Amino acid sequence: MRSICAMRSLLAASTFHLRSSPLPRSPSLALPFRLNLPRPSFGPARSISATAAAAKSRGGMEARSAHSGEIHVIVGPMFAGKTTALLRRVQLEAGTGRNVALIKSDKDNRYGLDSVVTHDGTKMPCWALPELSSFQDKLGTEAYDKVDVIGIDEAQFFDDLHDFCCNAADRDGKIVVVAGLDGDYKRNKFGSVLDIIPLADSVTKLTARCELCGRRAFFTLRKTRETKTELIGGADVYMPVCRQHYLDGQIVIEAVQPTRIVLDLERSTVML
Ligand SMILES: Nc1ncnc2c1ncn2[C@@H]1O[C@H](COP(=O)(O)OP(=O)(O)O)[C@@H](O)[C@H]1O
Ligand SMILES: Cc1cn([C@H]2C[C@H](O)[C@@H](COP(=O)(O)O)O2)c(=O)[nH]c1=O
Ligand SMILES: [Zn+2]
Repeated sequence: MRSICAMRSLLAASTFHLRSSPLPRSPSLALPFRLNLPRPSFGPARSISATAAAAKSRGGMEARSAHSGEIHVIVGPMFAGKTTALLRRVQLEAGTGRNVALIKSDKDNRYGLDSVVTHDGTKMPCWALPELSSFQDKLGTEAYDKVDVIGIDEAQFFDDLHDFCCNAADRDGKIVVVAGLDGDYKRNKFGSVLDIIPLADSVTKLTARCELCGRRAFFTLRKTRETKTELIGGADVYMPVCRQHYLDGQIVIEAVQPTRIVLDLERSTVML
């Protein structure tokens, strides 16, 4: 199998296909042939007849792909395990013989651009792109057609998320798994992530642990007074918090002038 390099190169470095390797083994490339196994379900699966009905409602056009596409959305605050869940799903799909490709926004340069990396260091090769519309061009049509599953991380940074997901699932029959922040540090909707909920087969909202009390964390607190919406960072800039500590944290941050603040809300102190 490894000797057939021509087929391998079609799918390039970040389009991979695994037999059955659990995390954190890194993915390898292999032949893009298809096993006719039932798709593992991430949530309620959409039936082919539902897709046909959707195609009809788009003006009687038939779906172009033989497959019914799917869209699965994973949201939650930072550190909730969104990337971990995305990588697991993609590996699961690859393990059943499907060709998978992983994309992240090139704005996320935290751990280099060649991989999607979780906060605890699990990584997989990816395409780092400025916009999703460049994916098909980058891959080439032949390789794109062979991809069964597209994973998208840091989805909040892609302005063309809605159109890409729509085309990939409805027109091209791809399984699209999307991970991203539903809300920004102000708890406003972030990018277009919420706009794809009406397109989705399943939506999973994950929670983290509040860094200050250990309860479930639904929100991401920014620890600095920087106000631009997009600010790349990790635990140095953000922390997952419960509702109470989100509200307490906002009060503390607004009351303090400097740009960098260390919060110690449990002891009601703020260190500058
Ligand atoms: N407050 C935290 N600070 C740093 N790392 C954390 C924190 N909470 C959880 N983690 C680690 O982050 C991992 C989840 O990382 P990841 O899947 O990249 O999350 P997400 O994509 O939702 O930000 C957890 O398994 C844990 O090891
Ligand atoms: C809340 C918030 C986050 N960001 C940035 C910070 C990180 O670079 C990513 C989120 O990464 P993760 O994989 O979910 O941990 O988004 C931002 O730009 N603005 C925000 O308000
Ligand atoms: Zn808390």
